[in-house]
Amino acid sequence: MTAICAIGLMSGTSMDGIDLAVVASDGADLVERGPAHFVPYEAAFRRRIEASLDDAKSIGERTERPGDLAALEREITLRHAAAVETFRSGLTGRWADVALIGFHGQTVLHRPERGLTVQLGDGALLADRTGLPVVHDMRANDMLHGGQGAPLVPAYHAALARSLPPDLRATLPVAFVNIGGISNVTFVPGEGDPVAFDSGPGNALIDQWVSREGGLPFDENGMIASEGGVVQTVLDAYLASPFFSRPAPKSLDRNDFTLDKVPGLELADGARTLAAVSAEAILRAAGHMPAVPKLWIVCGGGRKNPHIVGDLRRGAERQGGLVILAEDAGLDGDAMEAEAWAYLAVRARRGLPLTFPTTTGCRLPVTGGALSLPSETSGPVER
Ligand SMILES: Nc1ncnc2c1ncn2[C@@H]1O[C@H](COP(=O)(O)OP(=O)(O)OP(=O)(O)O)[C@@H](O)[C@H]1O
Ligand SMILES: CC(=O)N[C@H]1[C@@H]2OC[C@@H](O2)[C@@H](O)[C@@H]1O[C@H](C)C(=O)O
Repeated sequence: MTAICAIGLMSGTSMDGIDLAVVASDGADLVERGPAHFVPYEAAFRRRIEASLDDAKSIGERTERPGDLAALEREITLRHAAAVETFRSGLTGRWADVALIGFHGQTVLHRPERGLTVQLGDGALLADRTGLPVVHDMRANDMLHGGQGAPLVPAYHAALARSLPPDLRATLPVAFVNIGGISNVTFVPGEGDPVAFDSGPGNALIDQWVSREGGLPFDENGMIASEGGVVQTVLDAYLASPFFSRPAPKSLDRNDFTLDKVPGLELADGARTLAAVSAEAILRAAGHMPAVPKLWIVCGGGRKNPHIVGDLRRGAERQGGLVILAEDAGLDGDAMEAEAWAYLAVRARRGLPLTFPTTTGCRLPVTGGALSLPSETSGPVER
């Protein structure tokens, strides 16, 4: 099979902006990673998305768009189209030969127990604006087949693991951990399908805490937490959630964990304690894997918080594991999810499975995604 050059687009649960990356892949083991780019959302737009989560709570059918959601979906899509145009204009050589887009959209509701997951993103509009075929809505078919609809990145983690440098490949099984708004883990065994699930809150609670108490978007490099200490009773209260003892498959909505357990803490103690919650949640995940991982590869924005990574490192060492950052494995910890959506789009076009019983609980390995082609009269259009 020949490689297809695809752009992946991710606007994650942190709601901090749009990650873009270009990947050339055959949808199987061939993965060549190209340039990446990030377009941040300004604070007011992030607040608008956050507010829309309340509108989304009343959704019964996944096509409903109450309140601000219809207007927001169009705006998010147009921002993605503009981001693609900017990104493409800087691509050269083989990377300029983009033939496909993988579009995640913005999750505003995720209720796997009701078979409901909603990502704002108009694939047809994006195809028209960019002039490229767009694969979108990649979670729905998994749910139709009994899956959680998340996480979807494990197929890509497995492909990356197969192409790790020989010294790291020798340490299989490895675990990838993505510390985004929510954290998810993928256990890649030497043989067979990956095992994956959401592991708990990542940065979302920290972001909400420092925003509410300190007016800041996030705890940059853990500087606020550096002034504080872990409040054990609060850490224990979070870890008492039945979510952590529940076996996989499992996935989370951004609002499943809230700030309800940190009342009255100092700003710094709250930030430090929530970093510990994030790390401990990941360590608890090891108990639901087929074996304790020898190597953890950390990606996502949370790897820039030294308290999360430090706690994780110390805990993993106690379990006999080693923690490295994606960059230590020659990977890009910021672009990985966007790369994954490019890879998954190629897999979808090839009819290959996006998810497996061991990653989402679907009844059988299933492909997914809807394909939108640009209409004949359209092409790249100015905003
Ligand atoms: N320098 C930094 N120091 C500390 N935290 C950071 C830093 N940079 C980013 N972050 C955190 O990472 C978050 C963004 O992470 P990321 O882009 O991986 O999340 P996401 O893709 O939106 O989420 P998800 O994976 O849940 O969909 C920010 O909201 C912030 O909390
Ligand atoms: C429903 C949804 O958007 N879930 C996200 C979220 O953010 C992290 C975690 O929860 C993961 O399950 C998923 O994203 C990643 C990229 C995934 O599907 O693999």
